Amino acid sequence: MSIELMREAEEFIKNGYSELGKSEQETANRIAVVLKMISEKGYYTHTNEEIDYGAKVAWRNSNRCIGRFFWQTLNIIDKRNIQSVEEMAAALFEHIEFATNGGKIRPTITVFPQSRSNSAFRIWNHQLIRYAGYETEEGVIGDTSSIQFTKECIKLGWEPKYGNFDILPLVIQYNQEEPKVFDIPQQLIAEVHLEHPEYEWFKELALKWYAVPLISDMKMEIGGITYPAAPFNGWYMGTEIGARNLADEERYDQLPIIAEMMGLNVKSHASLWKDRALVELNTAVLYSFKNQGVSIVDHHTAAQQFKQFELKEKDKGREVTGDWTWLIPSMSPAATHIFHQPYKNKIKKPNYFYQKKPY
Ligand code: HEM
Ligand SMILES: N/C(=N/c1cccc(CO[C@@H]2CCNC2)c1)c1cccs1
Repeated sequence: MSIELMREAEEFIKNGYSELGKSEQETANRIAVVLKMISEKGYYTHTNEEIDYGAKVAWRNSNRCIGRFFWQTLNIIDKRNIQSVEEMAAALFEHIEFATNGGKIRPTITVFPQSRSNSAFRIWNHQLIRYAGYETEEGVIGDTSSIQFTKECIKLGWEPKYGNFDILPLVIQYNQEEPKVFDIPQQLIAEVHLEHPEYEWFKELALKWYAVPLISDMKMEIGGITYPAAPFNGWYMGTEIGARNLADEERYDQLPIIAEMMGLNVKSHASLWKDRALVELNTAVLYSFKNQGVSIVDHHTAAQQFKQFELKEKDKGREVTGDWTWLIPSMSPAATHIFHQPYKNKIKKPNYFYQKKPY
């Protein structure tokens, strides 16, 4: 309903132009142009500056993100002019290469065309780079989180390899057309092989993880306009890989084997064998990423950076909102300040949101 769009647009321009230090006159002029366009066409187009500011503030408003200290350093790649899924695939390869940057990861977002009443581009992947998951009679292979999407890829003609670390293809759809499948050139994929600073046997586990976490299934909302394809990346916090992806029983379930190799008493919970195995797996993750020159942050440093973010926001007169249940790290949460203070989970816009799955 364009009344709602007009309200959101006016609020975004007012807040944004004032934060950007623009004059009342320039703000009023822009609002008039935007409202006129909405009344004539039912939508409006953001300027480059509005997109840049909107994407950064959407990150600043992401209540579940512990990494928000760096919100102003977001790199924006404007691909609102692409016209085919093939162009989109090429742009996604560019994003992966630019963001990876030889390991010195650059937080980046690529903005694809805004949704219109009759058209939208969608990326089916949850993350651009992710491992396949397979359910077989003998049990699960690979990343169980990917089982459903892997099935879709196979339905669309992708050749399964039934390995534990098979990189999935890109699946891109225009409107209701048949989605297209694109293999990512393997030279674009940076991965870190896991080793431990003391345990020589750790590398025998043949564990690895991809370098760049690149969320591609959320929509970005700015001033009432929706961008259904706006993939963004940061760098990993070590616990995401070491305390969840490789540790969860229903994911790669590595704690029992690590504890066995460490000679721990896995028969008694009270030996805290799971906790000891967790510490060493997370030590290996942080050590390997650093050793192989790939950006990563430990959860203590990340919490400290988040504290700086809180102080800076207060200094700017903005209240910091957050989702405590996600902000606390999945390992030693009470060893960070976050655990010991409350956060209001008030939803501010611009922001990133979940959207209906396209499959
Ligand atoms: C620069 C390094 C960054 C780090 C270390 C970081 C860290 C994290 C972590 C650990 C989570 C929780 C993920 C989970 O528990 O599964 C998270 C959530 C989130 N982050 Fe960040 N982040 C970073 C950059 C970014 C960027 C660049 C954006 C967007 C422009 C962003 C937007 C979000 C959003 C929207 C969520 C919530 C996702 C959901 O609700 O599923 N983050 N972040
Ligand atoms: N380090 C990161 N971690 C995540 C950030 C957002 C989402 C996720 C994955 O969320 C999944 C859905 C719920 N937990 C896993 C991971 C980043 C990804 C993109 C920019 S930073």
